[in-house]
Amino acid sequence: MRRTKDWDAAIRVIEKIEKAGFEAVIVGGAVRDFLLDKDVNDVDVATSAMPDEIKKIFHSTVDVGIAHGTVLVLDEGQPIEVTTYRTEGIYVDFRRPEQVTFVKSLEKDLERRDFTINAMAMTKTGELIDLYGGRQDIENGLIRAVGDPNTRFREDALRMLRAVRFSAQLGFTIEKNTLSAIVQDSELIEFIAKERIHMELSKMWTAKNVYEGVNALIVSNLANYLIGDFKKQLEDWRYFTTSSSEVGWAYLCLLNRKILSELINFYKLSNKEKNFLRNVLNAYDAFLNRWSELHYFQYDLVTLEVAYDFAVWQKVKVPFKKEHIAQVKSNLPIQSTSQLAINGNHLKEWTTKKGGPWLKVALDAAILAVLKRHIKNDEEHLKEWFLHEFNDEG
Ligand SMILES: Nc1ccn([C@@H]2O[C@H](COP(=O)(O)OP(=O)(O)OP(=O)(O)O)[C@@H](O)[C@H]2O)c(=O)n1
Repeated sequence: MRRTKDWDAAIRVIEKIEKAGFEAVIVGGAVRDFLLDKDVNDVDVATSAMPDEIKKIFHSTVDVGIAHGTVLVLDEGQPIEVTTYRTEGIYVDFRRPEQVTFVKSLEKDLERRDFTINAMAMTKTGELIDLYGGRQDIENGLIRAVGDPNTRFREDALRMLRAVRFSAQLGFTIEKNTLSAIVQDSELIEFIAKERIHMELSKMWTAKNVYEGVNALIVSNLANYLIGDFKKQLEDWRYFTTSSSEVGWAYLCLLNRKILSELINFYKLSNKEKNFLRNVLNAYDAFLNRWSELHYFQYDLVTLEVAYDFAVWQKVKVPFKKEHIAQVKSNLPIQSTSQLAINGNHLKEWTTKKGGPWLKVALDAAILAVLKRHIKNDEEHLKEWFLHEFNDEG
């Protein structure tokens, strides 16, 4: 691992806490990612100090989750979350528990964590504290619950989906007993807030092995309590990779078009995700009838490429290679409305007509004429064209 700014800031935070007479270590995902030789960006610190004590040690802190023992320390340049050793509060229903119990030892804190790979700690000198065989499980590519899996999932049922997500991100297998416990407890996922489910699946879409995740949803029985047919075109997910979770949501929706509004509501898709989805759907439908210059102009490259890729999934005969899309798009005479040599003010100057909806109609017509290379994109030619086409009309 290259030493990241976050890691260095966490070490400085630990030094200060230790100087004040308390214990502090790096915990959770940061240690896992360190052992996986990944860059670590979110470095969490666990400590024996109580939140009040942390606030005395550092000048600049934010109470981000004081009831859960978490204080955000800002002193060291990078914000670092510092959490007092604690046990897990139980997610009884959709809400996070209001209170958790603070404990004295790191051992107890690690014991309540979800998976062995996430239940390790590291001291500031790099000594690994690994009480549950996390390092071995990383070597063997296994996601294994700490202690009794059912207990872990009943503390927080989202962990079942986290297991699925980690299997997609890391390409790891969910260990046998852990998987059986998920199958047994799968229905508990219904008690989890949809926003949390949304976050996990969003992480799954951008994972390296999306297929592993989708398959794990099926074998773990979790898919039965979610919306969407995850078995549909299961094998095709093997070739799916994206750096944007919106693309994953768009695929799930495209595969389940008959229940589109149910999906959107269930997973609480954001406006941005919905817009992207709507564009992909329209671009895909348009693709089936051949894209015109206007489509290449109207949709951004990602939208067009996703629509194209999905057409390939649907075994639609594609008349050109994917690279062609970027070529056509970059060769368009204009890339955006702002590049048109004229705007509404020009049109108003050239006519005695008052402003109104006709302005947009005329500008759209001008864009189309320029895109189709019927007119040059300069003021003179556009004026001539406009006076000929529009000025006489009512
Ligand atoms: N439902 C959860 C969520 C988190 N954790 C513990 O809290 C740590 C930090 O959680 P979080 O930041 O949500 O996830 P990471 O494991 O760091 O992974 P990522 O950053 O990839 O989400 C985890 O490593 C794990 O030890 C847990 O036990 N149960």
